[in-house]
Parts: sequence; C-alpha cells; structure tokens
Amino acid sequence: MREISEGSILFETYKVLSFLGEGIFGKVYKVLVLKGRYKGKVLAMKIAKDPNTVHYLMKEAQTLLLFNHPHIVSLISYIHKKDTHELFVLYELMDTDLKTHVLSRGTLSEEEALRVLFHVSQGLDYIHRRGYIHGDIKPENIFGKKVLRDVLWKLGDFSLVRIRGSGALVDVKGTVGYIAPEVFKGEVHRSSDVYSLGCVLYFMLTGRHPFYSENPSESLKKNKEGLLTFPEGLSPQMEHLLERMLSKDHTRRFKNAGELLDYLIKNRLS
Ligand SMILES: Nc1ncnc2c1ncn2[C@@H]1O[C@H](COP(=O)(O)OP(=O)(O)OP(=O)(O)O)[C@@H](O)[C@H]1O
Repeated sequence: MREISEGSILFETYKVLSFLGEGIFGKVYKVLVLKGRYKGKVLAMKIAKDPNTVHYLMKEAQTLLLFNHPHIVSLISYIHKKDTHELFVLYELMDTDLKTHVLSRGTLSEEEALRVLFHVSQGLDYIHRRGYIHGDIKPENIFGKKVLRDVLWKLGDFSLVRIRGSGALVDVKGTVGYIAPEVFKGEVHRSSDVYSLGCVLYFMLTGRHPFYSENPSESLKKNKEGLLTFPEGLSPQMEHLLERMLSKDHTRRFKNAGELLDYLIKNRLS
C-alpha cells in the first residue's frame, strides 16, 4: 500500500497538492491532473483502502456517474486497483461545505438559507425523479462552489444512496439530528430526505440541528421521537415551511423534492 503525501504522483497522472480531510470512507486530497482530458484541472480525490468502505464508495461512484446536474457534486472518474483493494474516486473540487459556512457565520438570514435550500432542492429533485433516495442529507454533505461573487450549493456524498422501494432498512443509517423519525422504524421515503433537508434549514437559521442536546443519548431520543420546537422570531412563511418539512407524520410532508420546489416557487420563497 502506498504512502501518499504532498507532491506524490499517482498513476503518472495526478499530483497531490494537499490533504483536504478524512471521513469514514477514507482520505481526501486536492490533486492536479497532469495529462489527459482533464489536464491542468484541480480535483478532489477520495481514497478508500478498507474492503468494507471500498464497497460503499464503489456503490456511490457507480451511482454518481449516472448523475449530471449543476446542483450535484460531479464525479469525474474512479480507479479500482483490484490487486491492492484500493479505490480512487475523483470529484469536482468544492470550496466549502455548509457546516463550515454556517458555523463561521453563526447563523444565516432567512433569505440566504432559502437560497441554499432552493439550490439543494433542485439537486435532490433530480435524484428523486430518477427513483433514488439520498439517505444522508446533512450540512457536511452539502458543498459550495464559489462562482464570481456567488456560491453555488450542491448535494454531495451519495454513500448511503438507495433505490426507492428496495426494502426496509435493516439498520438505521444517517446522522443523528438529521434523521426522519420513520427511518428509525426501518421505513424510508423520498419525504425522509425532505425531513433531513428541513433539519438542515433549521440548522442554517439557528446554528444547531433541531434535536441538539449536550447529551448525545438525549439528542438521539429526541430525534427518534421527532420532538422539536421551532426557534423564536421566524417569519410566518418560514415557520409554515418548516412545519411542512418537519412534520413527524411523513404523509403530511412534501412528498418529494419536486413538491417542495413547487411550493417554494409558488410562494416566492426561491
Ligand atoms: N469534492 C470535494 N471537494 C473538496 N473537499 C471535499 C470534497 N469531498 C470531500 N471533501 C472534504 O474532505 C473531507 C472528508 O470528506 P468525506 O466526505 O470523506 O468525509 P465526511 O464529510 O467526514 O463524511 P463521511 O465520513 O460521513 O463520508 C471533508 O473535510 C470534506 O469537506
């Protein structure tokens, strides 16, 4: 297994510029493409070495290759080294993620939060229309790309993506604070993604997810029960929108991202 550091050249094509971070699926590096179709471009490369994580990341890579949308982080290509069981996945390079962006500001205004919501809903609508459920919508999985003086927000990290109707969940996956209550009972719908996105909207407005507690087991309990209170001082439109996204009963939520988008446009919230 190779050691990777700044300046390393991989497959005679990718020069490692810096380390970007590490998640459960492996390390992520900023790389410069030295030759081929993407010569001169700077990309993000995620490297998985553990057979279990390789399996998940491979599933993500194969699904993401089918997607092409301005509000979804693009996958450029992937390389699977069968002999060493390593997987190298190349994505478009993003400049920030929503968690970092919100925490650096404390909270976002309703206007800014709605702008992010509108961007991400478009990416989510694209995958919902194709029969997929994202399964892990949270601020760390929403990425921003600076375009002139603006930021374009995109949905990323499709490691828990699943096809609609592919059976009940055997174990609960996702991130406490952003999981729809029915998911804890093994039920997953497109509206479960809408719920998670509602938790993200709440986070943008308050700097905390709706089930925050200093005690992690209390957070989990509150999340399972869908027990939340709305922050003070919201506009009536924002309160109504949050109620529709964060209803404990999934049949009272927007059914999918398309319904949410229609609502945002009709009520001039986009
Ligand atoms: N396309 C990208 N462009 C820029 N940075 C990225 C990109 N993808 C991931 N990163 C960064 O790399 C780091 C690790 O990301 P990764 O998605 O592997 O883990 P994570 O966000 O901790 O989530 P998880 O472990 O749940 O997958 C994070 O700091 C993330 O912001």
